[in-house]
Amino acid sequence: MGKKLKVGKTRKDKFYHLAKETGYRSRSSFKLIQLNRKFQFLQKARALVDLCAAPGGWLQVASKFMPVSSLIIGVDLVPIKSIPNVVALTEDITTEKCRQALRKELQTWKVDVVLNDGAPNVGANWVHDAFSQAHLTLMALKLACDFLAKGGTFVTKVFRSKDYQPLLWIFQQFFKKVQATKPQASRNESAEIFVICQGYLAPDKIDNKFFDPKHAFKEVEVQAKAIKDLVPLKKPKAEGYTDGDLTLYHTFSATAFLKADNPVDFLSKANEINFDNPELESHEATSDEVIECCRDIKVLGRKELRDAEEKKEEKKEEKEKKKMTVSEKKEEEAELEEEEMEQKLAELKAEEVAELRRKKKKLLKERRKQRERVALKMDLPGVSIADGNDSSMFSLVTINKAAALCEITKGDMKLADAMVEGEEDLYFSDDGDSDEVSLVSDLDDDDLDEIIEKQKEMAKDKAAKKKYVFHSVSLSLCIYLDCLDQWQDFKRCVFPPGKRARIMNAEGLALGCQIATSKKRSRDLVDGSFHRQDYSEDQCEVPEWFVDDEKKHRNKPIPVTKEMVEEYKAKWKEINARPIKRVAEAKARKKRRMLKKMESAKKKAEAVVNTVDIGEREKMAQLKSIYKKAGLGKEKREVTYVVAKKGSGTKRVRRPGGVKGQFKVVDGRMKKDMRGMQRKEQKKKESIYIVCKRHEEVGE
Ligand SMILES: C[S@@+](CC[C@H](N)C(=O)[O-])C[C@H]1O[C@@H](n2cnc3c(N)ncnc32)[C@H](O)[C@@H]1O
Repeated sequence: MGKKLKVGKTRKDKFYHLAKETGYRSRSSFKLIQLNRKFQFLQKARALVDLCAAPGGWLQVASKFMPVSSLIIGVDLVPIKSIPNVVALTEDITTEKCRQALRKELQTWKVDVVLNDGAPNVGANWVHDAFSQAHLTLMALKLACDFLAKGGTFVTKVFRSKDYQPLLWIFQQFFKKVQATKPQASRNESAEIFVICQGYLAPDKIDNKFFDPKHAFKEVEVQAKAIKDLVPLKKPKAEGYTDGDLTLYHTFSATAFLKADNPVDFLSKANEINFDNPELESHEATSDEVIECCRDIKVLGRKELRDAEEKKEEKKEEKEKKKMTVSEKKEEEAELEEEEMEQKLAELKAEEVAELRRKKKKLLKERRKQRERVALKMDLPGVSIADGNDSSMFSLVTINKAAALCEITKGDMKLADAMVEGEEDLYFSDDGDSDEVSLVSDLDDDDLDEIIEKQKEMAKDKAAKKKYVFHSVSLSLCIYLDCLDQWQDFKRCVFPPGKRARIMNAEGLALGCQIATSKKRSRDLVDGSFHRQDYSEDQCEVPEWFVDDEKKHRNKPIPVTKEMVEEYKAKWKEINARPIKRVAEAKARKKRRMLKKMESAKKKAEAVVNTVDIGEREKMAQLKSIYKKAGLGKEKREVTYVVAKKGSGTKRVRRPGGVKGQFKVVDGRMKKDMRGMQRKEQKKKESIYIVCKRHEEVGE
């Protein structure tokens, strides 16, 4: 046979264990803790009497929650083990002796709280037990009325029996507020309930009949009848006790309750209601609270019933409200979405308008600028050559028709116009390398022939690509002059006949800069082109020697100072010293590759370090090889080469003086050969450099 499970009161529940753990003498302690949490009567109390206090759990709680140095007296039939700051009396609370003992302890003092957790020795039968308990409660009330100060609190346990309501009525005669409650720590199966009577009225005279059970309960019955009389409905049939039914504990079914004519009367007779119909139990109106109340109907007074009814109504209203709020919420969300959409649309519209305005402003600004340029004769009407972005038309590489180029250089402005307006396809390009933008306007016929020849050569040998760079100022000036003669003059002035074309040399740049930076200077330059040195070979039929001589000596000096030329030379040097785009790109690529390698080497190294299977030596070796592969190994040691002395043969050579670190003994002949080769290499480089320089000087 297995061990029988303990049920009901014999079961050791969580409060039992909690009391054991926290050191409270009884699980009842938690009932008082919970009651005090709800009604807060201990914190303000300075004196307290606990009736039926053994073993002293409530006294412990009182001592804990009441202010320090409060007066606490405990009374019980059985002795109470001493508790600090607590007076324990062993008395029967129903006796005069107990009253006197208390008087002795309290002297003239009145207490703020009287507690009663009295439970008579039960077991005879329910009726007897219920009566004893009611009697004990009445005695406790009598003591409370004796010792309570005005406004004091009386907390008592009551068993729900037929005397429960009469007791409540009596409490109400002495206290302002009477509330019944069942704390969580009180077992559901227990018929006990706690009544908290607050605001002791302290009447001058108290009729002792109130404390006489016979009178007290009779009085209440009379009172109850009087209340019933007030109900205008037909008088319920006096039922009395059912024959043979000696118990006071009645259990009814939920169906019987629902069928009852007067539910309130029905409830007053019931102690418990069982859910006989599962549908009823699972009905949405059957809340947990309803089920809990049905287990112990006596906990409910008329007030609770009314409250329950009201709660039900409230819940209904809440549900309806919720339903409303859900639909309202949906509507609100839809509205919000609409608003957001509208806002977004408005924002988009505003952005669009702003963009349009910006564009319009830019266009107007450009037009204004162009008008200004046209007014200053810097532009042709309708065409802006000052547009920095479109340099293609000034590019030699974009001109693909030599004839057109010749026409332009001869000053055919119609063609120039056409070129500008894009009517004629006057552009040609070499390899499409548009980075090197140049201008050809300032070339004479010979130069052009030469350039065309070169273009052909370049097409043949792409490796020998050369970059022709011209200054755009020249062509803009060409259009600006708008006069073939003046153009020819300027051309002769800048590039005297017989000389090779100057392709962006320092002189040309300095001159171009003069023209571009000052209107007056450019005007002066044009004016100055009408001079006595000006001549035309076509017009003058002169001997060849004369032309040659003229070419040599009849040159008008170019109005550019030596310093200016030097300055532009220096600038050119600086530009040439810069790494070209491709070199920079290659360097960046190399750097990226290195970083990538480093990253992967790092990962591999980490993996090696984290490996547990291999030893430190092996790890080091692997790490070395990883870093070596990544090109991150140790830098090569510098080795000094020492020439072996003649006749040293295979002898071990001693470290020569002044040589540090690693050194290597080499053959003298070999060293000489190496030096010779190096010299040869150097000479070759120098000769190439000189050739290049010469080419540069002649403007190739
Ligand atoms: C449930 S216990 C009280 C527990 C107590 N509140 C605590 O927390 O430890 C009920 C007590 O009432 C006491 N009692 C019953 N009849 C009494 C009486 N006539 N006078 C004094 N004490 C009585 C019992 O001796 C018993 O100790």
